[in-house]
Amino acid sequence: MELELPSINILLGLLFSSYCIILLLIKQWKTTENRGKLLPSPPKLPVIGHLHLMVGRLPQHVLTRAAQKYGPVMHLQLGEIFSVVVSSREATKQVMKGLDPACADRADSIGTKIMWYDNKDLIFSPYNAHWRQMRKICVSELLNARNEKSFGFIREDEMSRLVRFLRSSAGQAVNMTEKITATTCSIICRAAFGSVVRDDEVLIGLVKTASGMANGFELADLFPSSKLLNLLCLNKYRLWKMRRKLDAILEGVVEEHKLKQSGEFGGEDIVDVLLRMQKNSQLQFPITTDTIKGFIFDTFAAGTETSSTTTVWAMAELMKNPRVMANVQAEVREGLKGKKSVDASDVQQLKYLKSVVKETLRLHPPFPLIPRKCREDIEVEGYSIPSNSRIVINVWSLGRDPLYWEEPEIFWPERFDHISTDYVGNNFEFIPFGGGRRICPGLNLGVANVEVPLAQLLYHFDWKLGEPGMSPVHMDMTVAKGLSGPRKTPLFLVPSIYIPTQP
Ligand code: HEM
Repeated sequence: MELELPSINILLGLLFSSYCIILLLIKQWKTTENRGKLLPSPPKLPVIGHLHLMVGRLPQHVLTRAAQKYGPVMHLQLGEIFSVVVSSREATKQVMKGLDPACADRADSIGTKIMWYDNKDLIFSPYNAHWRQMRKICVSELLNARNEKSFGFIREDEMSRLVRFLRSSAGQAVNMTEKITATTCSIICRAAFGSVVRDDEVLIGLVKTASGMANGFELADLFPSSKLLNLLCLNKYRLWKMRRKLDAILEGVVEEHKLKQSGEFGGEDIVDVLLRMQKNSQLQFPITTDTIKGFIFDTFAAGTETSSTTTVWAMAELMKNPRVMANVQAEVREGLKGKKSVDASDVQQLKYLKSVVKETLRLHPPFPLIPRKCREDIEVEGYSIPSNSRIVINVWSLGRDPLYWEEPEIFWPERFDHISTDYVGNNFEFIPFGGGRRICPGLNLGVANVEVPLAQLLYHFDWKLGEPGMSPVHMDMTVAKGLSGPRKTPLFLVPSIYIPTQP
């Protein structure tokens, strides 16, 4: 019997498909053989994956609860994005130490690309030669010992302004969230721009909105292959509007600095340094004006919300825990007695105050989730993770895990008396400043901007809650949405002036 032409085509088609299927099966078999354990994961929905789990709740809470069920290395499919959430000390150590630099990339987003000048800044730069150059400039030229000293003078000046204001407001309820944020903002502005910028409130607003929109949860971020969603992403247009506003402010700052160096106390401010570096022809990558603007926005974004949120949380926890408040005030008042001014070196011997700040950062890390991306296939705790996966390190749950902390929900600074935990990223259950190559370069400045203002607030004033009749146990400690985990409600407190007893 002769086969007709269509039958031959069908037969050939069948043979070809079988060949392809066999090839695919062999490939899959080989990959599974080379792969480690399969990543655990909650049940997911078609197309959106696990996105529904994140709706309306704080991501750090959702991820902590899921990790309790599915383990400390867990896969989440966020739209098209393959993500892995890491929540144990051992897994974090692997990601930040053993697998550094494979995990030193940042996950970018439409928000970071627009607001941080195509990721030409430092925070969102991919891990590459440009990042290395920027990081070197940041550590050796911007946040060096000389500049930290001049930042100290600025801090002292701004704090005496705040203390004067609080003295004049004694007996009245003051919105401490607002006051502490404004003071930290002025310190950072003067350090970065040489003066308090006229538009600092606009800048604070832009940082808040931009960081909220830069978390990679825009539809265009979650479904990058969809041109339609990219086009329909209305927030993209909102972001561009914000970028134009930001650009106008930063352009003004850069132009002013081109005309006149404006660092205070004999130093250069951060813009002066970057403009000087721009003239350096030896650099591998010329510094463009966009790089300068991106870095200024980094400094403002990373330096203000983080320290002010921590100081506000510290004051709130102290109000809620009168025993700790009494202890820390006794130490501060003894240690700073007779001092005309207070700076970072003065608070070094205040061990209990330092533990109060650590305990605050354990419970309220300003970056509850650290976003990274792996640039190659990696294995964490025996699980295979494909390259380009988004890695989310859950700092919040590490700080509250009963495996590492006794009574983790209790604000108990004494826990740091007997353990040598510090900030430099070697204790992977406590990483408020991150770890590995991308650890926060502003660590010293950030800690000083919390410890010194806190010491002064505790030295000069006694404090009562702003709402008459409210008891500390009933204080609202709810966390608001936002990158730095701020308090949901502003902290209103009533200062009364402390007059030191004469020796
Ligand atoms: C309480 C204060 C602060 C906290 C808790 C904090 C925390 C962090 C964290 C968790 C990271 C990510 C680290 C990682 O990926 O492992 C980071 C990065 C960064 N921080 Fe901070 N920070 C603070 C203050 C500051 C200050 C004052 C500055 C500078 C003025 C600063 C500048 C930066 C920069 C530029 C990066 C990006 C570094 C890179 O990707 O290479 N931070 N910070």
